[in-house]
Amino acid sequence: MLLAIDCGNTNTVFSIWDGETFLVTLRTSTHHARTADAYFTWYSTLVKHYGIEVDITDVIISSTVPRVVFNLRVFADRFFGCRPMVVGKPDCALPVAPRVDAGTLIGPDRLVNTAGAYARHGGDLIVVDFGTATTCDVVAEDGAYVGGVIAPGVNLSLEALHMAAAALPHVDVTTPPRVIGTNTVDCMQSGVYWGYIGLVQGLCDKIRAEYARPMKVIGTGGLAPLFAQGADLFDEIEDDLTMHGLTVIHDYNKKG
Ligand SMILES: Nc1ncnc2c1ncn2[C@@H]1O[C@H](COP(=O)(O)OP(=O)(O)OP(=O)(O)O)[C@@H](O)[C@H]1O
Ligand SMILES: CC(C)(CO)[C@@H](O)C(=O)NCCC(=O)O
Ligand SMILES: [K+]
Repeated sequence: MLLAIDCGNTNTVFSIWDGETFLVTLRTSTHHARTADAYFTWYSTLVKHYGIEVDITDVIISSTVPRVVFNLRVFADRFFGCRPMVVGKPDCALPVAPRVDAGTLIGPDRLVNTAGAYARHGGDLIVVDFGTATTCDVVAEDGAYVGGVIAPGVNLSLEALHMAAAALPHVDVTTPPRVIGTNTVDCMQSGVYWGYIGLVQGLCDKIRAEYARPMKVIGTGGLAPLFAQGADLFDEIEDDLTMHGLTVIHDYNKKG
């Protein structure tokens, strides 16, 4: 069975794939110093809690944080006796090669989203991922990643306001009651909520105009449903897109 690991700058997600469905999904915060033994203690406790008994034979890792890969490799080797596939490394091929400027190191999460979205929807897509950063990935007709957009993430923007302005509190992202806030918290939430809806809508319109072909927009990341409530941003929302992409890339490499 496959253990797929998606390590973002904020959160690390483990999911067990039995070939047809994800049996369980486990989430922890990302720490570069977490050891292989610490991963296993956390993993085995939760797997036991959920009553899951599986034999992990394969591990695939996508990590936007290069420093965590070492300990995750040790984890895979020590506890499952396997050499993990690491997206972005030369021994892990992509179904379709990206077309970007020479020397660009594209975030593995974006390559994985591209592979997952293409497998489900075919090409001519914009994938919008609300993670630590808010990214758009453009998937060409043939499934290649051909570029995109990196904007600050929603929570990062709220945190930046709080950090930089003495009078602004820490607030969570949510749908504000009105656009015109009548207190500080509502004003901040409005700025971020409606601001990001405008940002995503504006970017998608401009991408479509530049790309000059009809495109479908796929939303992913934990905050996609929240933003979808406020506007018609996405054709589809898929909370498991990155995980799905990991299974696609794993399959592709297994089949040679
Ligand atoms: N209604 C909500 N309000 C606030 N936060 C939310 C809400 N729904 C989901 N989230 C948060 O959104 C985040 C989405 O997780 P996701 O994996 O998409 O990105 P991330 O973990 O923040 O970023 P990265 O993948 O870059 O580490 C989670 O941290 C989750 O706590
Ligand atoms: C943009 C993020 C932080 C989004 O997770 C990640 O994909 C990343 O670190 N990318 C590297 C640069 C790039 O994708 O072009
Ligand atoms: K993510």
